[in-house]
Amino acid sequence: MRLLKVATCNLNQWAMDFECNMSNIKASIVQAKAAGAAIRLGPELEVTGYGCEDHFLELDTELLLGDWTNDILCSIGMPVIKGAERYNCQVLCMNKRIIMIRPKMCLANDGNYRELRWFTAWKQRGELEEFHLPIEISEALSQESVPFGYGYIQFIDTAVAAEVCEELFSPVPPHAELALNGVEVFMNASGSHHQLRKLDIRLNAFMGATHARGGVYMYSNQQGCDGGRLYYDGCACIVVNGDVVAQGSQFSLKDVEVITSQVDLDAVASLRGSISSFQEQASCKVKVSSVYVP
Ligand SMILES: NC(=O)CC[C@H](N)C(=O)O
Repeated sequence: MRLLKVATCNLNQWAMDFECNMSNIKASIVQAKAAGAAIRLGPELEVTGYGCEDHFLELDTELLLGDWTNDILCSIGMPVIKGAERYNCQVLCMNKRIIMIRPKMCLANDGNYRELRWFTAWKQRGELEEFHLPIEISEALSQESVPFGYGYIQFIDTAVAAEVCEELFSPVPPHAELALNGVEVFMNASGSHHQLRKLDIRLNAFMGATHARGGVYMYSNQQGCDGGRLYYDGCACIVVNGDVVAQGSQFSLKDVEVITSQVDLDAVASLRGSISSFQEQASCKVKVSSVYVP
């Protein structure tokens, strides 16, 4: 058995309230570690809050130093400027290092969403690029650069990838080809507002993503209002091979709610091994880049 404990959360982040957001992020990491989790996933743009609107055009941020990421992979949502473009990213950190930065590839830009006003979508699907960290970060971490782009993290015993909110709902979601590349754990960071019946759509998407191809699907969402006109309804969730194994609350008043689950990755391998069409497509997959973490 390959047992893995994973943690995801609902966080009540506020646009521009860096202090409060940082304290919620820290509290969720502490709770995830206390539960013995090896992965902690937070919501989309959790450092700034999702609904910053034109404040995304400003350049403030926070630096999280210390042993927060010791022995735990943390997926942290924040904007990142690369060259001249601003991306909506998941920064994947572990043991005081940034392992990779995964920019969102399919922005939410319909209904209430206007992400294209502040961000550009990452469209390169080839090799990961080298991103030189800003000087204050590279000095603090003693790390000069980090792989940036579409890819996954290959550990000795499993592979893990980010899929950012809207990407799951897009016509060709990344998890399909990532699964064929051997990714077993998907981390979906979201900033998804409440709409009647939307939870049903979300759950069906998580279950559908992992029912026919196996996998552990982690979902994290913002919770509450963040200063704009939208209400985000949490509902962090963990799904394994099409079954919901843990679910957070929907209309909670808590600032931080962490849910965890111990999952058996062999159940994912076993399901994949039993689906002939999965095996056939995996044998001629389009290769996705990865970062190896021993
Ligand atoms: N932030 C997003 O990408 C939102 C996407 C999606 N339409 C949702 O509401 O969940």
